[in-house]
Amino acid sequence: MSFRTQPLPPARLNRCQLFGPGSRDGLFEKMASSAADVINIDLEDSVAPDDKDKARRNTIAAINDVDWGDKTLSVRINGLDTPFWYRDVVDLLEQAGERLDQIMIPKAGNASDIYAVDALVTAIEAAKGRSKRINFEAIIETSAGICHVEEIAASSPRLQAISLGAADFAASMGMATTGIGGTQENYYMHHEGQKYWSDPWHWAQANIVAACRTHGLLPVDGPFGDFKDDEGFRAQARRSATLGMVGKWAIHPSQIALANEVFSPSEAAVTEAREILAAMEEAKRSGAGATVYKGRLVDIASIKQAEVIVRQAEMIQNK
Ligand SMILES: CC(=O)SCCNC(=O)CCNC(=O)[C@H](O)C(C)(C)COP(=O)(O)OP(=O)(O)OC[C@H]1O[C@@H](n2cnc3c(N)ncnc32)[C@H](O)[C@@H]1OP(=O)(O)O
Ligand SMILES: O=CC(=O)O
Ligand SMILES: [Mg+2]
Repeated sequence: MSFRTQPLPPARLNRCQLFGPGSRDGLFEKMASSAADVINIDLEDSVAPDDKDKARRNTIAAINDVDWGDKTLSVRINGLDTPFWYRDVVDLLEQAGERLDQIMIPKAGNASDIYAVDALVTAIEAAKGRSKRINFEAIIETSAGICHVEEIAASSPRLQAISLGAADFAASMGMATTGIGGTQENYYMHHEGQKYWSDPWHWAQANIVAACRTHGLLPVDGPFGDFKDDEGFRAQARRSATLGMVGKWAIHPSQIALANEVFSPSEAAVTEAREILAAMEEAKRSGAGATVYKGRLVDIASIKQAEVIVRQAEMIQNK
């Protein structure tokens, strides 16, 4: 065990991140009045190249004019491999007001990508006298990104969250699919005439969770493309939550309630977590480090597990 204690991630809800293209200004009020914890206005892949300038203008106007309530407000800029990203950063930082919370950096390939955006943002913040520091979130969605996920997670004090971008990730890895997240028909084991589907996103997710937890960031599951498939979304989200992710993107309003449901601990889970904490208090009073709760072992590690659930429940209660 390292002598360094594991840092806690930012204490804010991130159960659902709702995306909408910056070119569709008709969606902004609907996004603002949704039940998503985080709003991501997109300047990147949902915006056609000819619409980039318009999307940027719409986005700046929306940041300044729309009432975003208590949501975390984030804008996804274009990738560092495009001619658009620097203008996104300059215009956002020079023209958008203090309501902007976060910039999302797509296709992060290494720590230098984050450093480059950090340098530009830092210079503009100082030049313009912006009083609120802009935070970052990054997307791991390339082979380089997953190879360097730990250095990316450690790259900047601005960084708060990392998402897995299943669509670009699949493309970059050369995966034989056009699906965005979820079960992949051909990713199965075969035993005695039966197919057993496996999860091709699991290892990338687990790497992201480990890097995020090491550096005190929020690990988030990205898009699930088939927005008519509620059960598919639920299954993907439940696997992500079980692995340690705190939330998931919604690319359609129909996915918001599903994400909120999966990433909010149930009443039964919260009750059980509180009972485990009480059982461990009792054990400590009698000098024991372990005890039995409902027929199973609980010990000092169980306190930390239960605290994860109680902390999430308290954030939801205090929202
Ligand atoms: C791989 C990636 O990078 S994913 C991230 C980038 N992608 C995105 O941002 C895409 C976000 N989603 C969208 O653009 C749209 O939801 C689409 C294109 C998928 C579907 O759009 P539509 O055909 O308009 O959807 P649909 O007709 O089902 O919409 C139903 C209602 O929800 C609204 N709506 C649709 N998308 C959104 C959204 N993202 N946020 C808020 N409201 C929305 C529609 O305006 C419509 O409202 P109404 O009932 O008042 O008329
Ligand atoms: O940006 C998201 C993705 O899945 O690609
Ligand atoms: Mg992408």
